[in-house]
Amino acid sequence: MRCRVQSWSENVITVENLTKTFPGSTGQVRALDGVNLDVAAGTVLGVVGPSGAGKSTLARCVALLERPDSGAIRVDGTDLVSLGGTALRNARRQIGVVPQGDSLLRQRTAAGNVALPLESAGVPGPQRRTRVAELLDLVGLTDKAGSYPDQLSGGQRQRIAVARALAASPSVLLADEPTSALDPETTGSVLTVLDRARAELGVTVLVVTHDMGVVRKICDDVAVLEDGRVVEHGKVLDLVADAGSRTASSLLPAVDQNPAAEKAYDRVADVVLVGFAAVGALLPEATSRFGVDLNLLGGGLTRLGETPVARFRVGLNGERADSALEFIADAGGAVRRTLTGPQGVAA
Ligand SMILES: Nc1ncnc2c1ncn2[C@@H]1O[C@H](COP(=O)(O)OP(=O)(O)OP(=O)(O)O)[C@@H](O)[C@H]1O
Repeated sequence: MRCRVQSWSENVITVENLTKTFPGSTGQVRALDGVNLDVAAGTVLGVVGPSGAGKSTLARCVALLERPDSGAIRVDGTDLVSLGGTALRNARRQIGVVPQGDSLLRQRTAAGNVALPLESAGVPGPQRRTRVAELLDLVGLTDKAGSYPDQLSGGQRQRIAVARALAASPSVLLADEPTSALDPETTGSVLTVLDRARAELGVTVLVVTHDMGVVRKICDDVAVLEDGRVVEHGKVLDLVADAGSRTASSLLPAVDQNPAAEKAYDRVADVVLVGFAAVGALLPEATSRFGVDLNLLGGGLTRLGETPVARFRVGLNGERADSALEFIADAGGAVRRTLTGPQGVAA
């Protein structure tokens, strides 16, 4: 399991009924349309959805870089929308932002970029240097302190942008498409840094992405936006157990249809198993306990973060096939029958 630094129940970010419209060429564009969202302390939330769904607008509203038309955005319990002046500036320090695209100052070194928010906050030189060194260590770029952005790779620049966003010790980190335009290996190094920020600093992370691979690797929770609305929101490991969810269809191994093979079985079901114990032991145990013949007809194994997850299409023969499926469901597997066979097993 991933390290949770703070309590699960405490929500660091609460978004209530958020709406935001922009003037468009053919009328008002409703970028956010009654968005509600909770982000628990010390977790990583992935905000996903098609282009134009409102992901960046949501992130920008949470950082109050954009003012919503209505609704509340509570960060650590304070409604940012109601604040102004000094109170808003102070509240904003709780939110570190990794903007979309290349955001480093070209004329400053990596260390100089990381130091910027500390200079703005008036942190004295010696403390600033200590903090910058800590952050460069966190993102694995101590040896690049004196390099200029043009001397760094795209992934290294993004890691410096993350270090800069963390400089003022925020409780929330917002990252807008931090891995777009990066190759898979470089993407991995940026995601590792976001994961370390959560695990080692206890920061709550909201990451906007079009890449479900980001959700697969580091997100505890996911919110799917479409046309400015949240159409799916929850823990990734809960949503994958729901066969009808978008998250399951994006993250689980596909199951090929093979009606000819399935005809040979009394029962056919799709089974989702989450965690080492379930993936390793549940199907063999069901087989031996109920004396059924159980075969894997499709699907496969994957990993979500550190957790192994399987989706298999299984075929069962035997008098107690239904009991075996019930046993798997009772033990925590998500079971969805796809066919009731004609071979005389009671439904
Ligand atoms: N400053 C703006 N002025 C006018 N319209 C805007 C502005 N910002 C966003 N929009 C519109 O609001 C809608 C949501 O945009 P947003 O950038 O939040 O979506 P997104 O999901 O982040 O898309 P992408 O994945 O392409 O970045 C889109 O129709 C967009 O054109």
